[in-house]
Amino acid sequence: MRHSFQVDLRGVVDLLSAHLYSSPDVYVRELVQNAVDALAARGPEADDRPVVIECHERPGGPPLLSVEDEGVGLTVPEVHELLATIGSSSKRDGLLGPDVDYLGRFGIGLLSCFLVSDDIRVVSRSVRGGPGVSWRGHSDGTYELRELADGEGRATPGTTVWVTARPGLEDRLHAATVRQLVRRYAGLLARPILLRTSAGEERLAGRPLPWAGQDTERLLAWGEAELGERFLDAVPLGLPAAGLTGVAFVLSTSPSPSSRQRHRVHLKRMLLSDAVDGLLPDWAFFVRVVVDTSALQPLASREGLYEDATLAAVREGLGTALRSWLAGLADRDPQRLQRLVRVHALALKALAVHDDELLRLFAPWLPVDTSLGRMTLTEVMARGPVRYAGTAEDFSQMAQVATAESICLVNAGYTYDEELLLRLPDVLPGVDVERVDPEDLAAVLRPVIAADQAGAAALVARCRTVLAPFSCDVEVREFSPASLPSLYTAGDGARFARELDETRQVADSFWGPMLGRIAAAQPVSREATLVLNWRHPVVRRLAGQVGGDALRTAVEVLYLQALLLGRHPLRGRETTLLSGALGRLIEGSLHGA
Ligand SMILES: Nc1ncnc2c1ncn2[C@@H]1O[C@H](COP(=O)(O)OP(=O)(O)OP(=O)(O)O)[C@@H](O)[C@H]1O
Repeated sequence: MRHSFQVDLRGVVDLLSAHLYSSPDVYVRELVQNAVDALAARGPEADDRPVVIECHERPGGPPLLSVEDEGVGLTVPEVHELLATIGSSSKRDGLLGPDVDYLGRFGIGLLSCFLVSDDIRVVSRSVRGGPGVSWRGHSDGTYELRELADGEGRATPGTTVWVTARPGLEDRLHAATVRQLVRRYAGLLARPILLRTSAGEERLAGRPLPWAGQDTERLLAWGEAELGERFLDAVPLGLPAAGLTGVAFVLSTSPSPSSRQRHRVHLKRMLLSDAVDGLLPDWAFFVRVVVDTSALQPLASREGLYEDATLAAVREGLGTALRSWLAGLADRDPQRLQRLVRVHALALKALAVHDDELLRLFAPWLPVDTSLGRMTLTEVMARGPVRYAGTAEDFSQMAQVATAESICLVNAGYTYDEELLLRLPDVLPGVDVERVDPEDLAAVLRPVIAADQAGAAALVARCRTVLAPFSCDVEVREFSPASLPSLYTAGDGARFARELDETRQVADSFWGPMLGRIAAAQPVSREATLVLNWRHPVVRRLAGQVGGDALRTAVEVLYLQALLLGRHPLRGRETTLLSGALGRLIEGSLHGA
């Protein structure tokens, strides 16, 4: 024998209230939705009929709310089948009227009334004839159904739903709350809603979409009033294939790229949620949208969107729309674009990395850090080839000299900067981009003049002996500032060797031997160089008649000073060197005193 599942209504209501809906307030949405669907099913004759909501505040009794429509209504068998069966919906099966675009489909919406009430009454008369019907459902899972006698209940087709507030939740049914909830959930509906309270009758909804045909300033004012935030720009959106219209607001402050914007989505003009995630591509984290669409499917909770191919297509369509708006802005309103680039540089860089067209458009405005201060790429390109340091450490090593030499060096140590710079020649023909490493910097420093070369070469030879134990080469060049006597440059290999050395000195017995083996496997690196500045008087003096001990002390101090200026931590051997050299310096000065 076959049996049917039995459903414990109390359990279902608990499930809805605890897990499906985030708030009991959704009952207003579900009731309005059912009324609108019933009116839609009735066809053109009901086009101008409103939904009527009435708040009945009864002294001494719990507040009562009624929602009334002149829609298709229900017959007695339909009430048995639809109202008394959880999950049964006339809209999904086309029973209520085929070819109508309904808001509901799951057959559970009415149950949400049990979130605020223990007692729901539905009085209906079907447009298809037959007697009127009264159905009374209780939150314990029981219901009563009664055929109405002639003259009882509604005289004309339609439905009225009565909801009595549950003790403790009276405020959810008070006029002020109901007004606010109707505005929130159903404020954009094309069909008017009449709200009757003890204060009188008020017409809500029934207007064109607030963003239709508005200029930017009005959209911005509306966005500020609705979302409580002043935006940088407002972009009208339209995807006819998805029945989507709306507006994208550009945030006036930069959000974290990992943060997700929460979008306000209306489905067929009824609010789905104002915290919908995943409607835009990830890169569009700098906009917040308000849209209305007819093509997307809600989750059963109606608080999120069902992830399907349509949603993926909408996401892509909105991404394309935003991109082409950005592209158009460059021509239309460069000043606005500049403001936008300033606030959202990181997002735009993330975009431009994968998009040649955007890179071509934005490159001129993209801001970068350089040795001469913050500049746009246009300013950098105007100075000749674009030279950049690939890491923040390289930049900090070279910035001092680059600044003094008026070399514009870009710090590409930030996310996306190097990738963008390397792609510049692809989109802007004629632009040269070159990475500069600290060791290359030595090459762009000027060689000493011919007359001084012999003296400089002799000094180099003597200094190399002093610094040989530190795997550091020596060169003599001329560079600015003249007050900087020496410069330590090191490529990646030399830097790695330094770090390894340093770690070995602090590593315990477990790691020590392993680090030793790694060090042994590294070829001896000569990438590190101490560049002495021929313009500095001390360096010149060292090239003269200087005794071996004095020269050693001076070169050691110059080496240590260059390391510290380049922010390289001193290794164990260098710390010993520091105390030794300082000690000798002090002794020497006391001796002379
Ligand atoms: N005001 C109304 N007039 C006519 N029929 C109604 C009305 N309210 C509810 N019904 C009928 O009761 C059924 C169940 O309603 P319910 O709100 O539970 O689900 P639904 O609207 O079909 O789907 P959803 O769960 O997505 O809202 C509806 O499909 C509809 O046939």
